[in-house]
Parts: sequence; C-alpha cells; structure tokens
Amino acid sequence: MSDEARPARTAAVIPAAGRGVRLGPGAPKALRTLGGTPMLVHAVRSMSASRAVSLVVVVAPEDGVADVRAMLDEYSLPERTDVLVVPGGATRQESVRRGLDALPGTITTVLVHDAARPLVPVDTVDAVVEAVRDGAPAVVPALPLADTVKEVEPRTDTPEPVVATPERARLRAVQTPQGFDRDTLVRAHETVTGEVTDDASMVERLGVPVVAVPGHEEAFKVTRPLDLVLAEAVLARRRVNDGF
Ligand SMILES: Nc1ccn([C@@H]2O[C@H](COP(=O)(O)OP(=O)(O)OP(=O)(O)O)[C@@H](O)[C@H]2O)c(=O)n1
Ligand SMILES: C[C@](O)(CO)[C@H](O)COP(=O)(O)O
Repeated sequence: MSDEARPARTAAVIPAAGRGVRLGPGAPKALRTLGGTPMLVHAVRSMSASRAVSLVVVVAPEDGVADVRAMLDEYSLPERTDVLVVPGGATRQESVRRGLDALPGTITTVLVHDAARPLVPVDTVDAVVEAVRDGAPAVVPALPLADTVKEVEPRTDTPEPVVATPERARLRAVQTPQGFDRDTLVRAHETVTGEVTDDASMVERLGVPVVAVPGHEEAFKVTRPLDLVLAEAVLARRRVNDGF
C-alpha cells in the first residue's frame, strides 16, 4: 500500500522508566498515586481519551515490566485502546527509542507523552494529533512564560553571572504529548546523538521544521514535591466539576 493510501493510525509512547529523583524518596515516580490512582494510569487514560489513539506503549523501568503490566490490569482503561508494556533504558531518550521499536508497522503518527504529565486534557492531545495529520512532521504543545528568563554562566558556587536576557515574548515552555510523523521521529532517534531533553529537539537537529500549538496549564510536569500538591488540587477540582 502506498503511504497516501495508508490509513492514519496513531500510537502514544509513554516513557515511564524514570526514578523521579527530584520528587524525593519513594516508589518510581510513574507509580506514585494522585487521588489514589497511579500517575501512570492517569497518563494512559489521558492518551486513550483521544479517539485518535489506538495503541499506547508504556515504557516501564527495566526490571519492572511485569509489575507495571499487573498494575495496569487492575484499572479500567478504554477497551478500544491496546496497551503494551516494554522495558525502558537509562535515559528518557533511550526509553523513548525502545518504545518506538515496539510499534507495529501500521502506525503512522506517534505521540510521545511523559508519564509525569498525568493530567493533560484530551483537547490538547487532539490538537497535537490534528496538526500532525494536517502535515506537520513535528508538533509541540507550548505555553508562553510568566517569568523573565536569564541566561547565566553556570557555576557550582553562587552568585552566577547573568550573561543575557532572551526576549520573553519569543520563548515558550514546551510540554507533551509531542506529536510526530513516525518515520521522521524514528530517523531522528537513529541519527541524532548527544543529550537532549525532548524529542522535538532531535527532529530540529535533522533540519526538519517543528511547530508549536497551544499547550495547557494542566499539562504541567510533576517534577518536584510542590507539583504533587498542585496535581492533587487539579484532580479534586475536576471531581467537584464532574460531580463525583
Ligand atoms: N531513563 C528514563 C528517564 C525518564 N523517563 C521518563 O521520562 C519522563 C520525563 O522525565 P522526568 O520528569 O525527568 O522523570 P524522571 O527522570 O523520573 O525524574 P528525575 O529527573 O527527577 O529523576 C518521565 O515520565 C520519566 O518516567 C524514562 O522513561 N526513562
Ligand atoms: C519532554 C519535556 O517534558 C518537555 O518539557 C521535558 O523536556 C522533560 O524533561 P525532564 O528533565 O526529562 O523531566
């Protein structure tokens, strides 16, 4: 079948193999609970809430695949979405690559979504998918910044010299899910080396254009303890609004 004739099928890869060092001691971050439910379950539900997503690939800690599979099986997830669990690697980049390796040949669009962003609304997921299906090879959800940003000369001791103040209006804080034409993302993971902090920057290094669509405040990343407080508050507000 030619590429044009291939129906668009979308999968989400969820890297969930991190330890969550910045969150402090405890279980791996993706398994910590929010409103009594593991963060990873929230993240899988966020992806499968999109009718476009037919497959979710969860990338678990290397020694935790069976435990993560068993944990996911305890929760109700939409039946029309398949969920695979594969082992992750030492870095986020390596974990995403392992998730990509598990995709069947029928998938044409890939979302990469942090387990650590459990509360992303479905409208944001759909906006990213739509932009890829409309022809963008790489799409990021992004928000303007509230703080002024300074570039510094990093030092282990303080104070650090400030070397520049980038124009804030041109800056965006980038979230996930990031959406990609599958072949473009696979090529990026095969060819780009060196440390990166997101997948879109790998695609940028190929010289392929990346576009930003509006992100959402509730798609924030649970990184530090205070983020857990905010996530619990967002969930509690949703439960009140939904009448639970
Ligand atoms: N080797 C790794 C490292 C990170 N991740 C995943 O990448 C996402 C974003 O990473 P981050 O928020 O930095 O999570 P951690 O690496 O767990 O956090 P920390 O850096 O505080 O340890 C998370 O869902 C995390 O599980 C992963 O799958 N494999
Ligand atoms: C991919 C990401 O969530 C985009 O903001 C972010 O770069 C991940 O960074 P982390 O340091 O691995 O949490």
